[in-house]
Amino acid sequence: MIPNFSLYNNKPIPALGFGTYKLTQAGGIESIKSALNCGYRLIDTAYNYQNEREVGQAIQESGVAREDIQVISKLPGRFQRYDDAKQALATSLENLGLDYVDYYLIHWPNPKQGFYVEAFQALLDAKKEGLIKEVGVCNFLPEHLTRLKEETGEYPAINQIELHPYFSQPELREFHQKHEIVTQAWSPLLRTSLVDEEPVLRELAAKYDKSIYQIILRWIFQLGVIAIPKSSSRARQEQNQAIFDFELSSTEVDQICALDRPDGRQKNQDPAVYEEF
Ligand SMILES: NC(=O)C1=CN([C@@H]2O[C@H](COP(=O)(O)OP(=O)(O)OC[C@H]3O[C@@H](n4cnc5c(N)ncnc54)[C@H](OP(=O)(O)O)[C@@H]3O)[C@@H](O)[C@H]2O)C=CC1
Ligand SMILES: O=C(O)C(=O)[C@@H](O)[C@H](O)C(=O)CO
Repeated sequence: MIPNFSLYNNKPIPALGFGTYKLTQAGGIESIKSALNCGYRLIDTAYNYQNEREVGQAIQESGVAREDIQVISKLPGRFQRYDDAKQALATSLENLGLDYVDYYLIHWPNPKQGFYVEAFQALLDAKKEGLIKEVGVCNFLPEHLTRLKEETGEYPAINQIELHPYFSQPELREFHQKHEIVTQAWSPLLRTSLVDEEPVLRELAAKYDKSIYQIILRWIFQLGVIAIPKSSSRARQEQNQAIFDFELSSTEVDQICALDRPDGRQKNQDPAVYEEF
C-alpha cells in the first residue's frame, strides 16, 4: 500500500508515483496497465512524451476507477502563450480520453522565452473551468516561483524537479516546504547510471536486505518528496514500491544527502538557462 502525502489544501496525493517517459505503443500500454494493477495510483505523463493516448488506454483497460487514479500531464514550452496553453490542455485531454486531468504542469520555465506567467494564468483559468484539479510546474527555481506568486497571487501545488542522491536540492526543498508546494522527484534513480557504484548505498542495501534503488526511493520518501520512478517491468515496478516496510535512520538519510554534488545534474539541464520546447 502506497501512503499519501498532502497538498497545500490537505487533499491527499500518493507519496510514490509512476513515470512513463519512453513507455509508448503496445508495450507501453502493458507496462502502464501493470503499474496500475500493482498499486500505483499517481501516473506521470507529458504532452511531449507522445504517450498520453497509451496512458488513457491503460487507465481504461486497467479496471481501476478513474476517480482512484491521479494523472499528471505537462504543457510543452512551445505552447506557453495563453491561448496556446488552453489548446494544448484540450489536446492532452483528448489524447488521454479524460474530462479532466488531476495535475497539469508547466514542463520547463523557459525563462528566456518569458511566457511562463501567461501559461500559469491560462492553467489557473482552466482549473476554474474544471479541466484541471491542480496547477503545477516542473523545473522552476525560487525566482520563477516568486514571480508566479507576485503576478498571479498563487504558488503552484507541485514543483516536479530533478532529484536523486547526486542532486538532492536542499534549498529548493526548503523553499517548497515554506510555501506548501509539494516536491516531486524526476529521474529519482538517475536512470540507474552511476548510483550502483556508491558504497553508502551498497552498505545500506545489504543492511536492510533491499536493492540500492529501494534505498534511494525510501530516502526520497523520508525527505517528504514524491518519487516517480519509471519501469517497464512488473518485477521492478513491485520492487520500487516495496519501500514502506523499513526505515532509514536520520544519520543514514544524512549520509545519502552527503552524496550531493554541485555538478550532480544528470544532463546539466539548469532551468536558469536550459529551455525545452
Ligand atoms: N518534469 C521533467 O522535466 C521530467 C520528468 N520525468 C519523469 O520522471 C520519470 C522518472 O524518471 P526517468 O528519467 O524515467 O528515470 P528513473 O530514474 O525513473 O529511471 C528509469 C530507469 O531505471 C530503470 N529501473 C527502474 N526501476 C529499477 C530497479 N528497481 N532496478 C533496476 N533498474 C530500474 C528503468 O529500466 P526498466 O524500464 O527496464 O525497468 C529505466 O531504465 C519519467 O519517466 C518521467 O515521467 C523525467 C525527466 C524529466
Ligand atoms: O522527460 C522529461 O520530462 C523531459 O523533460 C526530458 O526531455 C528530459 O529532460 C530529457 O531526457 C531531455 O533529453
